[in-house]
Amino acid sequence: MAQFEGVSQMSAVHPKPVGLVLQYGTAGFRTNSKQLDHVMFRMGLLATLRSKKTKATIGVMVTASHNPEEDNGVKLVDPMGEMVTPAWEGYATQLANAEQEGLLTALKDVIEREAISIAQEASVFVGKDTRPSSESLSQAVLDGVHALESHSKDYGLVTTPQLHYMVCCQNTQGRYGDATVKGYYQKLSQAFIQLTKNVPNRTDDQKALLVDGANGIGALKVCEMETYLKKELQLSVFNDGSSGKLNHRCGADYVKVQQRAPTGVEMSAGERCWSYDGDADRIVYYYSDSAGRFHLLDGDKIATLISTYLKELLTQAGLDLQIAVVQTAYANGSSTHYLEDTMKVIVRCTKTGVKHLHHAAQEFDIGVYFEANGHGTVLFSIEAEEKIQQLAQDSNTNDKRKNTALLLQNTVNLINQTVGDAISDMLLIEAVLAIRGMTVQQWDAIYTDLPNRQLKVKVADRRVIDTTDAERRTVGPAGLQEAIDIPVNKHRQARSFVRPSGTEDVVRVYAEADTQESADALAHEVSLAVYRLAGGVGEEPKPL
Ligand SMILES: CC(=O)N[C@H]1[C@@H](OP(=O)(O)O)O[C@H](CO)[C@@H](O)[C@@H]1O
Ligand SMILES: [Mg+2]
Repeated sequence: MAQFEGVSQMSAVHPKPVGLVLQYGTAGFRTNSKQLDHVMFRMGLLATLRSKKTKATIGVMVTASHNPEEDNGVKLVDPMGEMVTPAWEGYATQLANAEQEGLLTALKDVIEREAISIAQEASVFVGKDTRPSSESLSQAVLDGVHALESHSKDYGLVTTPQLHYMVCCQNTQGRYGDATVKGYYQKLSQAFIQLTKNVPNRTDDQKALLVDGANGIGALKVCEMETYLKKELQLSVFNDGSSGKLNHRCGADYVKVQQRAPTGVEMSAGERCWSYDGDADRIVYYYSDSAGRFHLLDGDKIATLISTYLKELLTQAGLDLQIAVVQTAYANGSSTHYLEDTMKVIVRCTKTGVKHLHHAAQEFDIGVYFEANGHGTVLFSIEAEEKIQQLAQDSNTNDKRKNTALLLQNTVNLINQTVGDAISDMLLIEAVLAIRGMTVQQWDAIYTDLPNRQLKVKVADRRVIDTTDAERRTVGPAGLQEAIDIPVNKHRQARSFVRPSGTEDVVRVYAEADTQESADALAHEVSLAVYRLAGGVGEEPKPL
């Protein structure tokens, strides 16, 4: 067929280095950008097949998020704006690893197994982050899309959640919003302005915020959005990419893991600051107190604030909707206790990776999901949205309930339900703080985090680590879980687990305990166990 000839010709322009093997990981393919040209081309092909299969628009985002600037990556977006379904992650891996001469066979295999009608029209949306390599890599994606004669729309520089949003808007024929960047700004800013307009006495101080853009796409986009916010928020954007390097000593991942403020931000005591990550799908919040102590409000604190707010609104509105919070093993133990024991909401724990949390959150009327690192959002079921809408329109409802329903409605509009979104999450938290008349200190004091530590251990092959129970325990290699249990039992309020990273070639170690010294010691002891029992390479882990 003519289309396959086109694929053959174009694939020769994007050849695969012989023997290179890559895997579709926690959030797509991710590695040094020099190794990715053929992967991008092939993901353009695969997205086209996925589009033919689903008869809907599919998204392809070129980014490596919080990874260093030299890296790049690609993730596929399914029709409702969610991460691509797991079976197709398998196809992605097969296609990426097929040697040059086997590509057509691999492609035809997917077509056959999924019974795809090749004559079906296709449409693919493409976006990219600000990495220097993203330009040519997104062109490689487009080459793949065009080789199979699919329609394409290149959104150019957008945040990951913006691309997810566009895909959802397109496939819901505009019901979710207008599939343009302007439409996105309008929908979110209107919702924010509606939510905050009746808040009494919001001072300029309460509207002022510092933003660390990680020298990435989030900085660009939040600046673009500012005019739509009509001074209801006043942002000072740092690390805007004009001089610094992407994610280098800044951004949400740096702040969360290092538990310190980023470089490049002029932050005085009490000033409130947000950090985005490299593709603006994660966010963390922080401030320094007058004694110079750094306070981090991570994804767990964000989930707690949002679920408290929503639960209160549901009670006020008299709406009987079930609300749950979905976390991963990295959630601070204090947050889980608070949510379960004090707030009495359902808490679920899933494996790391947004796709797992998203899936679990879909099982509830309202599912709030956040990874501790600040990646998350809120999902409302169709029934929940309908009930909220009915109440907002019901002429027999009293004013108070109706106003609450309107607040809920605008809250729904402010949230990007397709995926975690730094800009949307930032606006939501600022609105919630304003509506509840709460300072960041009061929010911070809801519960106290257990001191914790995250470390990385290099091993020869991280796949030897096998986990169970949402990654909270290991079942391989033999003896590792026992070697973790022994030091855990020596510390107070202690918990520790290890898992192979899905985005870096390392094993991650997490530990928490009643003091920072204990958490650090425990993390070190567990790192040593990993090093010794799971084939550590390089130098033995040293105490912190
Ligand atoms: C401990 C941690 O923060 N892990 C991150 C990181 O995954 P790893 O599989 O741990 O490398 O990147 C993922 C993609 O951004 C994110 O979903 C996840 O939470
Ligand atoms: Mg990211």
